[in-house]
This record gives sequence, C-alpha cells and structure tokens, in this order.
Amino acid sequence: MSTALELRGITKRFGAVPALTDVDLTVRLGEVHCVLGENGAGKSTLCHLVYGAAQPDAGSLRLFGEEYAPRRPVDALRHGVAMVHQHFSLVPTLSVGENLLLGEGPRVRLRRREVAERVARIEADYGLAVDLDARTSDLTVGERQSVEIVKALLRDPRLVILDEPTAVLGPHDLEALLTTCRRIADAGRSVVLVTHKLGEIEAVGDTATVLRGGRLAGTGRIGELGRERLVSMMIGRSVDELGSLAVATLDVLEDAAGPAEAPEAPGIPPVVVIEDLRVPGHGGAQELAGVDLALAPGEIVGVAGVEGNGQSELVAALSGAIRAYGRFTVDGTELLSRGPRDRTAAGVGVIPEDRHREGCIPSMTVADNLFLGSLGRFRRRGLLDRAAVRRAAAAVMDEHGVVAAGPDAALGTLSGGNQQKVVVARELAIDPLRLLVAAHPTRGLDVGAVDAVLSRIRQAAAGGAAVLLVSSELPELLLLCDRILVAYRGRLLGPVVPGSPTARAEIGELMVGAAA
Ligand SMILES: Nc1ncnc2c1ncn2[C@@H]1O[C@H](COP(=O)(O)OP(=O)(O)OP(=O)(O)O)[C@@H](O)[C@H]1O
Repeated sequence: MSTALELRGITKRFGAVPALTDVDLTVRLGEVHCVLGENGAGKSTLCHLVYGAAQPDAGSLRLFGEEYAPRRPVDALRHGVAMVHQHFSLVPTLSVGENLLLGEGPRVRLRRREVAERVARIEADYGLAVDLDARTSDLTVGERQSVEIVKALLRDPRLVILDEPTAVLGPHDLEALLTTCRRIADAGRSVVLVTHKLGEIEAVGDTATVLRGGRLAGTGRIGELGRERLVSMMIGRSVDELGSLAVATLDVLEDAAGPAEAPEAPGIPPVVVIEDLRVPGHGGAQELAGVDLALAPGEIVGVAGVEGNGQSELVAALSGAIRAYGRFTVDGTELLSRGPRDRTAAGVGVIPEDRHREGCIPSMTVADNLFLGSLGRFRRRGLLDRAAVRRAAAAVMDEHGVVAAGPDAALGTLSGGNQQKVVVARELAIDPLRLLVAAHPTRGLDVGAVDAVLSRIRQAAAGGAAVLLVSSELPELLLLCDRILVAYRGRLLGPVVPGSPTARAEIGELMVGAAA
C-alpha cells in the first residue's frame, strides 16, 4: 500500500460560500505533497477536513487504505494525523514543556516523562531542538514554529499537515523547516505542505495539487509540471498576464523585472525623522540600540535582516504598540509620546507583522475593520449611516480583490490572505498618508495579490508618502526600494544601493554583521 491519504469528490460549503467543490487528492507514503492556490482557494479548509476540525458535506476520505471520517481533531490524532496550523496555537505565558504537555486537550495528554523522551527522539531523528524550560513568549517566531512542529511530531504521526508554516519565517528558519519536512517524508511518513512560495515547493515538494476557487485545477509531479505551469494553474491564466512585480519577485520569467522607480532627487527635506530610537529589552540589553533614519517624501527605504535583530521592535515602536525612547517626528510633529490613534491622524499607516493579533478584530465585520478609526465620516446628524459604511466597504473590497461573503461577514471567516488584504487596504486608505510602515506586507498572499500590494506601495510613494518596508523577501526589497538598510543587533547598517551589482552580497554580509 503506497497511498497515505485519498480524498474523493470532497465538497464543503460555509453557508452560501462554496469553499471546496468535488475535490480529489491523493497523497502517497514518503512524499511531501504541496497544496497551492490563490487566497481563498480552499487550502486551509481542505486541511481542516483531514484534521477533523470540520466535516465535508459530500465526498469521502480514506487514510492508509481505510475509510476515514474524523469528527474531531482527537480522532485525527488517534489515526496518526497531526497538523501545524496557520496561526500559532501555543499559550505564550506557559513554558515550552507545559505547552507540549497540554497537547491537543486533556483526552490525548501525554505524561511529563514521555514528553521529554519524545522531544529527545525528535531532536535525534529530525534535528529539531527545543528548550523545554523556555518561556514561550520569549521565543522568536522561528523558535515558536519549531515548538509547533515538535508538538505535532510528539505522537509519532504518519501524516503531518502544515498549513502555511513558512509564511512567518525568515530565510534561515525557513531552510530548517524545509529540511525537517524532507526528513519526515524520508522517514516513510507523508507531509501535506500548504504554501504560496514556488521556491519552497521546488526545494522540498515531490507532488503538487493546485486548487482554484475551491476546485481542483491540476495535480502532478512538481519536476514535470515546472514553475510556469504551476503558476498558471493557480491563477487560471498564462504567466505572461501576471503583473510585472509579481513575476519579478517570483522569478518565473527571465528579464521580467521592471526597473525600479528612479530615486527621489536628493535635497528634499525629510518628512520623517527618527533619531536615536531605543527600545530596552530584557536584562538591560537593547532590542533597538539607537536607530537614526530620515525619509524623504516618496522614498521607499527597505529594512532587511535576519529575524530577531530589532525589525519587529522598530515597527512596534513606530506604530505605538510598545514604549520607545528617542525622537520620531512626521512633518515636524513629535509622535513618540502619542498613542496609535494620534499617529494615524498624523498620517502614519502601519501594516503590522502579526496581523492576526495586532492588525484586526476577527469577530467584527469586514466593514467595521476597514473603517475602525474613521467611522466619524459616516455619521449623519449623530447617527451612523450603516448603509454608507457597507457601500464604502464593498467598494474597497472590490478594489483590493478581497474575497468574502460581503462587507458584513465577520473578518475571522475570511481566508488568511483575504484578512491580510483588509488590513493592507485600511492602512493604505489613510489620507493623507505621510508614512507607511509595512512589515512583511506580502506574507501569505498569492502571486496576484503580491503584485497588487507591491504596486500599491509604489503608488503610495508616488503620491508622496515615505515608505519603510521591512521584509525578508530580498527580491521584493531590491525591486521596490531606493535604498536598503540591514537590521543587525538593534541597529540599522548600510545603506545598500539596490541597483548595484554587488547589492545581494553586501546585504548578505551586513546580515551576519560582517561589515558592522
Ligand atoms: N468558518 C468559515 N465561515 C465562513 N466562510 C469560511 C469559513 N472558513 C472558510 N471560509 C471561506 O471558504 C473559502 C476558502 O477559505 P480557505 O481558508 O480554505 O482558503 P485558503 O486557500 O486557505 O486561503 P489563504 O491562502 O488566504 O489562507 C473562503 O472564501 C473563506 O472565506
């Protein structure tokens, strides 16, 4: 028997929304099977059905040759299926060990000694090490992801589902994760990996299944399908029709990279001034150790760097999410002592790194999330004109390609990528936008949406906003930025000129502090 998982004719609806329609999928033993598709294509829904977190309306599943109809995640775990979710499921206030003990609920809890033994074995087998005594809230994103995977591997599963595990990872952690996926498959188990990134798919995947609009768009061996075919199955049209920015960041076609906009002429007074910006860390160490930066209107400044070198703190300090010291002015107005609302009023838009915790309120509607800070403009004689809010939201959703049941849908019911589009749309709508701080704005977005977001960032700059773009996607930074700085131990090093032939090498050196 070489088939691990077989789905036949799977259909799943959420109310009027068809998430999956008549989908087939075959995952073999010992393979990494990639599932790809645009935002809202139904990838997460498919994972949830296999993991027992939801049930299909029609169709059947077979697991290791037997009928399989999980009613709950515990059923899946008992059958040897584990899942790493799109969003972190760990309790931040607990230690890593406590989180692992907690597992997936009381009915499948392991004993403390068992956990320690299994963690040691996972480290030996897969090279995945975690510190059981560490407090989860102190871990970097990459370390948290490792804990999530160890948690999934604790029960020695035969099928591991990873729903976009790489969306939050920097290049180093990403490589480690892909190696782990390969090792799991090489050990005779099966991996279902949901991802948008073609590089990853080619690096680690054996086979791919592509979903489009909830239907099967195609399946096959990755080596035989090739990049262009995968992309065109995903978007439902030829790769040539993709926007140039997406193509360039994807590397799908050679010579497709459009020239970056010409840098602003020097001598324009800055709109944003940051001086000696500091954020104290634990035990007196500085998370941000004094950042100086001036941005001219229309300038796009990139921040590269290995995750954990102060990028998150920089974004949080500018948004007002954490306390910082020094100076931060926009159009001469000092903002460090002001709250997030005043900063928005001063024209500061922030696309935060962790959109699901900071960027939006999942239980509220799409419309309310879009106009959270600006409902005042929809008041007529003291009353909120709900119809006007709904109409305005529908227009924004249309413009940004947000797929949802409508403006009144709860944001939490949208697919991950579509939730992100809502946050991006809201911040770009700030008028006038003087500074846009964008942290990994394309993470988790499909190729078409990547193109749209990058174009809009360029448009915002062309409209006079200064842009600070924090990203671990080097092609994105090289394409868009006028200059690139590299975060290293709480400081910004550089600048690197993106057009220079040595730009990549220079950034690489600064990332490891070689030229510091
Ligand atoms: N609980 C829910 N209630 C209502 N609609 C839902 C729910 N879960 C998913 N959907 C809808 O089902 C469709 C498929 O969503 P799904 O999350 O599976 O997409 P996805 O391919 O994983 O997208 P992404 O790449 O953005 O994460 C979307 O239109 C989404 O809005």
